[in-house]
Amino acid sequence: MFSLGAIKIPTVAFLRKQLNTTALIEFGKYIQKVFPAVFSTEFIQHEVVGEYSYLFTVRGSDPQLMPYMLLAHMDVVPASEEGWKFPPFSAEEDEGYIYGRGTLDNKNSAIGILQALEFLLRRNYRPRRSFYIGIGHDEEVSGLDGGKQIAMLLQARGVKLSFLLDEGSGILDGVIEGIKSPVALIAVTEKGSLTLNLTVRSDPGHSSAPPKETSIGILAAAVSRLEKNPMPRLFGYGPELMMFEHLASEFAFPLNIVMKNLWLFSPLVSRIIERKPTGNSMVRTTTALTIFKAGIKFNVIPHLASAAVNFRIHPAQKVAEVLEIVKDTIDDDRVEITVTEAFDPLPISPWDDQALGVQIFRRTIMDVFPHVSSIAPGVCIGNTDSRHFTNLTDAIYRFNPVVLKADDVSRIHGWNERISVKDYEKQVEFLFQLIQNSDIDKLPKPHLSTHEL
Ligand SMILES: CCCCCCCC/C=C\CCCCCCCC(=O)N[C@@H](CC(C)C)C(=O)O
Ligand SMILES: [Zn+2]
Ligand SMILES: [Zn+2]
Repeated sequence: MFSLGAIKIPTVAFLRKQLNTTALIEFGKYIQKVFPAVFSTEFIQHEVVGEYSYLFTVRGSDPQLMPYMLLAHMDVVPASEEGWKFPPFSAEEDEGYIYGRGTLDNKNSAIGILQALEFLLRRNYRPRRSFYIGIGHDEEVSGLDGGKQIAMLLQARGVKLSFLLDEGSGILDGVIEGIKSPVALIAVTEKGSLTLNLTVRSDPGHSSAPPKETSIGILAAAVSRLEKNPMPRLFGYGPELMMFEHLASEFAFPLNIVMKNLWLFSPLVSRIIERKPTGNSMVRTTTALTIFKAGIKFNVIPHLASAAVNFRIHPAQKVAEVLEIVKDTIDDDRVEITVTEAFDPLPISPWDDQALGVQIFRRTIMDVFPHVSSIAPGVCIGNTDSRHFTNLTDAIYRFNPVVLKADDVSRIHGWNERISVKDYEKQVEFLFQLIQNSDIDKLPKPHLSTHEL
């Protein structure tokens, strides 16, 4: 059963230096109380990193086996009191669901991992393969003080990982149009990100005698041009090609033929997929206007107008290319463009018969979710703490073992975030199995089944 107390602790991250530190400390105390075996077992070391994050080192019995890592975070995005069926930190249960901020993102993983380990320890289990558990405290505001510090600590200790598993994708049931059965998407990369600040300055003055153009008008026109001119379609140039090829047999005729021949049909397919926001995020670098500020009084022409625009960069593009397109699209020297943050899409993790992590996930998914009809490589459309771990392994995977239905995706960071009791139990079962399945020292034989790889 989900430790409901974890959801009740409002570990909200507003900005990098604006965290609810009281709640973060309480969360640390809470996990010590509810997972006594994890905190007292002789072969498990726990450390607090960056003041609030946790790093667990679980020493396996066979030091020859290269360790792996499970990553999650305890912080959550803010939640308004309105719009929710139940208050976001009440952990209310209703018709088999637990409601609350963090139930999908990402206390389900943080608590789920520790719960699975606690169960194993109570059965006197000791793993053969060592592993690390990282529970970050600031993922929602960059991960620089939590996840990144854990990565740097491990790097300083010379640790190399055989694979790493974080949040960022899931088992999609009815999310991809045309696919009826649930499919597990394990993200092998995540999109890059670029945030720009746009500023326009013009002479202030009385609203009774306005100039032809004001800072607000100039800026509004610039951001509107960005919105009306989406970034180029790149569908088929990144790992989403692999994803749809793997999923081809899930589509009914004639779409299955279309998906098997994306070299020919990708222009057509991308025009269909891009109609929905999640589909559009697979097709191109997305453009999101997120902040717009100007003016202080109805009869004062403001001197300054500013806006923030956030781009999520398609795996086949780089920051520099996006920036060039933005400048060409705005095409107005009065708009000052400054980069607030930028990073390229993450490297693509291996997806082949030699990829230990993939084989272990595949086997565990088939054990725990037998109704899943395909397992395919995907792309994480947001960013995760795992991006700070690229110096420790090239095998980074993003997959939350939870079934997401069409309306669940918008609950993440939205209203009425919830997880069913059954789905949470499945998540713990997955992690319980995964830890044991990771003890193999060589790859399992290819499985004869209809599951895709
Ligand atoms: C053809 C359609 C495929 C659609 C796939 C959609 C799958 C959606 C499934 C899960 C959504 C996962 C959301 C990704 C996690 C993002 C976590 C997050 O919000 N991170 C922040 C980090 C930032 C550095 C503060 C972010 O803004 O990305
Ligand atoms: Zn998250
Ligand atoms: Zn999040």
